[in-house]
Amino acid sequence: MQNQRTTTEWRELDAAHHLHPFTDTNSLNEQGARVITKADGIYLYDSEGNKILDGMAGLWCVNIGYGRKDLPEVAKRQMEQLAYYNTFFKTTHPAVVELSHLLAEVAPEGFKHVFYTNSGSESVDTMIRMVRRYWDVKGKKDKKTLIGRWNGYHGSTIGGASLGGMTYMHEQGDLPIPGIVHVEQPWWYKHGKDMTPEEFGLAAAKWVEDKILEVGADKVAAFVGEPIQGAGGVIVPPSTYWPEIQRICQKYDILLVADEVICGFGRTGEWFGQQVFGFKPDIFTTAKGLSSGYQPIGAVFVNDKVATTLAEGGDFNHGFTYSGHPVAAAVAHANVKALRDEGIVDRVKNDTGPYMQKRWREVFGQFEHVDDVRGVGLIQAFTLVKNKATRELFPNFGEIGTLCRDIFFKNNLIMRACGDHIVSAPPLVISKEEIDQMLDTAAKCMVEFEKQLKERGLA
Ligand SMILES: Cc1ncc(COP(=O)(O)O)c(CNc2cccc(C(=O)O)c2)c1O
Repeated sequence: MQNQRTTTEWRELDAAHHLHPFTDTNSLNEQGARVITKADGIYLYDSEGNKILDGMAGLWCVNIGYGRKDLPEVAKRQMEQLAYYNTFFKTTHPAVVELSHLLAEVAPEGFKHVFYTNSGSESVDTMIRMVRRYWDVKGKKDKKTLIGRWNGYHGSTIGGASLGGMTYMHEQGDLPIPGIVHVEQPWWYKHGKDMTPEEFGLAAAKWVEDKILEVGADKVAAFVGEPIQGAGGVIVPPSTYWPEIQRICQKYDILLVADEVICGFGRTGEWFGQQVFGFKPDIFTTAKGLSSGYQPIGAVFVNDKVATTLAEGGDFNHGFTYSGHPVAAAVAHANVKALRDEGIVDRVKNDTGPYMQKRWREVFGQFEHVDDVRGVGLIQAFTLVKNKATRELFPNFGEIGTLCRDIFFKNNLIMRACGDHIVSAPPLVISKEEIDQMLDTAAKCMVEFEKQLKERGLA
């Protein structure tokens, strides 16, 4: 059991010993970390007894909701039975076999093989190595360049951070690594000018074709994208974008990779985001909803073409100590089985997802400085704008977003500011009544936000 300490004691020990991810340590330690002590359903509880509605499912990952009683039981039994063994040296174990079998059942048609990792970043780095190995085995050793998108997010390892298009990450670590290039993101609101979204989707896809021709198709290995860019601000591409990307990749014999770390396992109402947008990648990366965050685990799904080619190449010299970890695999199996057998994914598609999308547009569409209200399933966003009529954004993109997010936090509602995009991705078990509660609180926060904008002379 956790030691019982006061919030002050937790904070002091945390400040003395714990380096947080993506954090300005000195700034954090001036104010002290928020100490989350327990969680249930869609709610978090902190050490001060506050009840907080988690509109972000942790970090887009707690699809099944907090406080499940079955998953800890599964972990306990597995830990007692076989806490760990590796899957190197021609060994396997029942937990990873059962998970692999289940994943082949829920995956889109043509995906029967998975490779296991411990995170989304490791899934992305695994994919990079698979893609380059694929073309080596094919005898096309110059096809090594991967194309990503600016403001895309693919993790924080050297490969993932390079493939991602977050320039503030590239500056730390001299990234990107060689052989990774980027094209602009399919953000119609900013880049669409006078085009309709459908026209813009084709234009944005053409940026990929232009990049392929610039690099040389004989040197391009793959195009990689999130079906919906998550940490980049829930950029939902026009319907024409992904089918056109698929056509271009086929035309130039380039592998198509979907990064489904956020969009996977029911987030969009489909099992995977690729199914919303009607494209079939060759490889897709997952993590987050695979275990709903109850255990660290990721998985890379490869289609039959890629699986066969990798196998033809003999030893694939890549993997991790914990690839297919028994406890993580057992918990992921129970999680995915529950998402399917309890009808949670189906409910997102047919009930709570459409309800959220309707209410989200009703609530936020009414505010003067909110535009591009968007989303699908249970991933949604809007953009804070200076002038709707001209689609003018605020200067210093991100400052206004932080102001807005902090008002939500003060009201015990977690939403995420990605620049001046406000985004939300609650646990998939959120009920319609809880959606109403969440949006009622959010609406009050937005009234306060617009009041503060005026008081500060920002609008
Ligand atoms: C699409 C995508 N791909 C890869 C990763 C990396 O996963 P790991 O973190 O498990 O290595 C992600 C992760 N996405 C992520 C992770 C942490 C914070 C935030 C945020 O929005 O603030 C988003 C992601 O969203």
